Amino acid sequence: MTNSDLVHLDDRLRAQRQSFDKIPIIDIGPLLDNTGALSVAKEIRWAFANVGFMYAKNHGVPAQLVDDTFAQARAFFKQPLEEKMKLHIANSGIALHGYVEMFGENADPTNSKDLKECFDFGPERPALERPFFGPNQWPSALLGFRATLLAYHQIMKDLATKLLQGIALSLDLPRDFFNSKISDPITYQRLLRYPPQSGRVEEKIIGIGAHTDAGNLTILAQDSVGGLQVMNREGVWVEGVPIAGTFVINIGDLLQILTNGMYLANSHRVVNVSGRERYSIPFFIDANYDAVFEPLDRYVSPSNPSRYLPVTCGAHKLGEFVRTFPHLENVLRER
Ligand SMILES: O=C(O)CCC(=O)C(=O)O
Ligand SMILES: [Fe+2]
Repeated sequence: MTNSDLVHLDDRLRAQRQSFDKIPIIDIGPLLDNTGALSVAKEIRWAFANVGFMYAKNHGVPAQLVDDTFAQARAFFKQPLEEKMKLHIANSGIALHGYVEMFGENADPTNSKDLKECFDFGPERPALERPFFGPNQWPSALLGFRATLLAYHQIMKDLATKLLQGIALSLDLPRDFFNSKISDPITYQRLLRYPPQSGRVEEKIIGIGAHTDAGNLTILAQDSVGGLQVMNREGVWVEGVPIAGTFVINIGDLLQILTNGMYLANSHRVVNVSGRERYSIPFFIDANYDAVFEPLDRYVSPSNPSRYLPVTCGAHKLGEFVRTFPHLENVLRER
């Protein structure tokens, strides 16, 4: 988030936050089966107020589906560059679905170029409707690719909906608080491949530059390679080590805005010096395109004034994409 209209308090100046040296692991089973939703909500509250990240275990997503999705990602990226470029994201205009080559998106463009390639898609729409809502581009040669990815996307959407219920409870809001905001949400599914770096590795080229996620919630599956880093309150990068069978969950700018900064959309990046290729599969749930996010009254007081102007989900997300996707300037000019 770099909206110049917002207050830019360095979060490390906020004394009440606790620092961390590990990202908490939370068993979300009791939230999903409703045997202990409030105790899970309490753990979620600590995690998002202090770390902005958590691992979710006992999430109910079949390991086979996760494995199949990683296998499809490997098959996709193994194709020749010219095959992948046929599905380039620029073909989709403002739907922003397709292939992104190395350095084609840079999450922290003033400091780093991203040494990664991606494949991005969203909910299936027959025609272009508005930013993030339009047709996907599927590789015709890969058997089972579309079906596997759409199944994964749907299960992520269901899980995210339940996690947002837990987040509502964690904020003492009605469990269904987010429902009206996510009746037709922007969701974005990404496959990522990070080649290993060797020799002198400097910030100007890393896997993905330091950033916060723009939306509500991110659910990340990562392989066993490692390289994700999350900043703690002392400005130290803490590794989000791979933990088998878990997802890494983090909140994005919209939840930070809603809570007037009480919940933290934390800065993270990837540096892959493992000597191996790293694959990860983040799912992003934002909100309805026109849903407005601004600090809830309960988080605003004379001693804690509002730090954020109201934003719509779609405008905020598109703004972030314009900042990070160099090709998008041309797309928008041609509209
Ligand atoms: O690959 C990862 O572990 C993180 C990816 C990420 O931060 C993103 O796509 O926003
Ligand atoms: Fe991210």
